Amino acid sequence: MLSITNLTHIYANGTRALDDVSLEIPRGMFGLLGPNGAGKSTLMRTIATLQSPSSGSIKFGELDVIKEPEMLRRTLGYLPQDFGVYPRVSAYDMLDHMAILKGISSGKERKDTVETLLNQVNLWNVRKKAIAGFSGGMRQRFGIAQALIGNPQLIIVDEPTAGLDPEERNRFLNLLAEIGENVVIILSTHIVEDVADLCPRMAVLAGGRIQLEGAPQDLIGSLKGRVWRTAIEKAELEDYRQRYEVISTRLFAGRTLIHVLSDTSPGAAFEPVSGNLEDVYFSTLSASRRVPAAA
Ligand SMILES: Nc1ncnc2c1ncn2[C@@H]1O[C@H](COP(=O)(O)OP(=O)(O)OP(=O)(O)O)[C@@H](O)[C@H]1O
Repeated sequence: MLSITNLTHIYANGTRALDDVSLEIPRGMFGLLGPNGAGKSTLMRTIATLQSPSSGSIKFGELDVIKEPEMLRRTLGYLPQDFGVYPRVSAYDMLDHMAILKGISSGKERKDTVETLLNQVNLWNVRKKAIAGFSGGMRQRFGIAQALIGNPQLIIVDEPTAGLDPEERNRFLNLLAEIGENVVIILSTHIVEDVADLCPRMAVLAGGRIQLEGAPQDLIGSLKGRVWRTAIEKAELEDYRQRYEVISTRLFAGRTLIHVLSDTSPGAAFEPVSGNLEDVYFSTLSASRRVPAAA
């Protein structure tokens, strides 16, 4: 179990990227959803001990993560948003090198580890090719392989499916789901379906604060009977926004489909729809925008 308590991070320029964040994250996949600038990467980097928070605490089991970062790193797998550079080294050699850095000094053990991981992420056939020439999906699978070196108990993946085609995305998410049963995996993303498909628990972060937390099914259940749909002209949208709590809009066959949150029917033109996680997410974001951020 990962326990985050009253975590705040203020950057040198005064940006309050995390504002009193508290979360209990159990074993399994945990989805952290939030829009751009919500503070997700700041939270992920802080848990991964790449930066220290301004205040607050993080515990992984009994381990005090902020006081003993090296201890956490031994049991951490981290897939950052972007590695930045992709070396012209083969996947095999790069993993072998990273395994040395992770402290696997025995050649035999390293060979076993690297071979098992390359098979697990389905890169065995291209193990001798340079990572620089890999597609986005292959790079992400390589990223997972390196994150899994040394059987980590805590795995952090930061926006892993952005830019993947649907097939690669599925393959990647299935891989995560397989490893996710016995360890803590935090999946940070702005893609709602990634969380809906995979995560038994989730939270929404916006403006540096946790806006909502729970099991996706329960959160969807809480919207029952409160989501309404109608089709309007694009030009009418502003007017509808003024009059109703519009939680999402989508173009459909030249019209604009809107979802509105309301305890009772907003009018004859509206039909009830069963809410989904996107409705949960967008209604949470629209509610968070109405609350002024802390100074
Ligand atoms: N090094 C930094 N110095 C100052 N401000 C920063 C720094 N890094 C991030 N921020 C700011 O902190 C806030 C949170 O950024 P963060 O990258 O954690 O969000 P995010 O949810 O990961 O967003 P994205 O999805 O765009 O990556 C933003 O307002 C961002 O501009």
